[in-house]
Amino acid sequence: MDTIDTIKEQIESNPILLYMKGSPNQPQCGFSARTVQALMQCGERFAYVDVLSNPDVRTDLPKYANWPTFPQLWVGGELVGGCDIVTEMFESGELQTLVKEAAAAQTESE
Ligand SMILES: N[C@@H](CCC(=O)N[C@@H](CS)C(=O)NCC(=O)O)C(=O)O
Ligand code: FES
Repeated sequence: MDTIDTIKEQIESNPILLYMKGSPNQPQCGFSARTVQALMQCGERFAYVDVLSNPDVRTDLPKYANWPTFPQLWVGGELVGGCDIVTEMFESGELQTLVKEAAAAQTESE
């Protein structure tokens, strides 16, 4: 499977998905750390891909997403944004709503 197919599958099969540097417990960059903090505070399960251990994804996702940097939060198959956007949405309360709706939609479809 080529990398773009892998990326598509990851995005389609995980309603809340964070592409980040490092892991939620050991982020390897401040931008990823801040983003994962906000996401964890929403209290829902989420998937993640460490782009440092997946260099092909690190190379190809920015082209596919038309978004140059990491982290990238994807919810419901759509790119939400990076650290700045996620932080703003967390502070306004929008992130919690978005993430909870995505998690609820997932539970219904199971
Ligand atoms: N303003 C960005 C900051 C993220 C950023 O600048 N990421 C850089 C450094 S970690 C990046 O991903 N560069 C491309 C790369 O490392 O592959 C955001 O809101 O997410
Ligand atoms: S790894 Fe250097 S700024 Fe993210």
